[in-house]
Amino acid sequence: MPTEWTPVKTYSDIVYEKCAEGIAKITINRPEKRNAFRPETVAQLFEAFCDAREDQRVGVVLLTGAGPHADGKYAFCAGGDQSVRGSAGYVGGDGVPRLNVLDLQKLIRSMPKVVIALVAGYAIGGGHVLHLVCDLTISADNGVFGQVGPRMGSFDGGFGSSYLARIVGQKKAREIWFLCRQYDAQQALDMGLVNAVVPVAQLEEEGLKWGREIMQNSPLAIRCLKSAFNADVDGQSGLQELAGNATLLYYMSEEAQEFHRAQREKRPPDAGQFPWLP
Ligand SMILES: CC(C)(COP(=O)(O)OP(=O)(O)OC[C@H]1O[C@@H](n2cnc3c(N)ncnc32)[C@H](O)[C@@H]1OP(=O)(O)O)[C@@H](O)C(=O)NCCC(=O)NCCSC(=O)CCC(=O)c1ccccc1C(=O)O
Repeated sequence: MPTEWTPVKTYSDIVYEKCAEGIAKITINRPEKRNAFRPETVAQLFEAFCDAREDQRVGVVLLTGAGPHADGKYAFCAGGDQSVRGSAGYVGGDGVPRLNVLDLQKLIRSMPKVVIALVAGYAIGGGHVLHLVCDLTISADNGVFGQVGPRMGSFDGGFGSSYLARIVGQKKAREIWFLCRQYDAQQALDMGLVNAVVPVAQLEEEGLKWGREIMQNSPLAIRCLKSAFNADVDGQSGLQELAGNATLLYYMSEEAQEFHRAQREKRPPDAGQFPWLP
């Protein structure tokens, strides 16, 4: 039975849907621009990801690009829309220049849900960084990966370079940025940049299969694991995420609830009932 997707809200630049199995799907919908993002695209992606983060039924988010375009080509995302790039960032309909994709990268990395990039065709420039910051990437056999900044006047010195180096190693990351080559899906798999490669017609089904498997597992365990993986590379903000989960688990304990109740009831807490575990 094909999965039934229910639209959440209508947007100009993205399609946002959910299915009954706790999986959300966010599709960048600008195929005529190889799904390049403008400020409005990023704002809409941010809103959809926030909704998925808040929805307690959702455990997995699939991020993908609409396609193929009329010319038959596929794209996950070709990065920032160069036709609206001004001297201080990408200029939206409101005339304000922004680099708001950085907020989106942080949200994808920190939200306590599993984000899976489904890449068909080009994942280039800022579009490559978008798949990179997702927890997992499944590529179609036509996936094309690469950075272009030094060829066209841009660079991502944040997750786009340092996190890339954590994933593929320093030498390979420098090669990717300094030479601006394109890599096919098999090369991406070989360097650990993607988790799996499947025929393009099976991309969504494979993403759903992985999503369904994840949905069988413990939400709290996966939440803590995601923040632990981030803590290893994200410095103090990574520790903040991990520690936030420790606080969440503590709040959920009988012990924290007794101490909270005691404060509210203006009485001493019954500390004796709680063990000092070894
Ligand atoms: C992706 C390509 C390799 C595909 O090539 P091809 O299949 O031959 O297609 P084309 O004929 O080139 O393109 C078809 C059509 O799409 C338009 N298009 C493609 N990409 C873009 C784009 N990025 N912006 C705008 N338009 C795009 C193209 O113009 C064609 O339209 P026509 O009307 O027919 O002309 C190839 O398309 C390609 O190389 N694209 C450009 C890739 C690129 O330069 N991307 C931007 C890199 S910089 C970036 O992503 C910003 C990073 C970022 O956001 C950031 C990071 C860190 C800190 C700050 C920031 C920040 O916010 O700036």
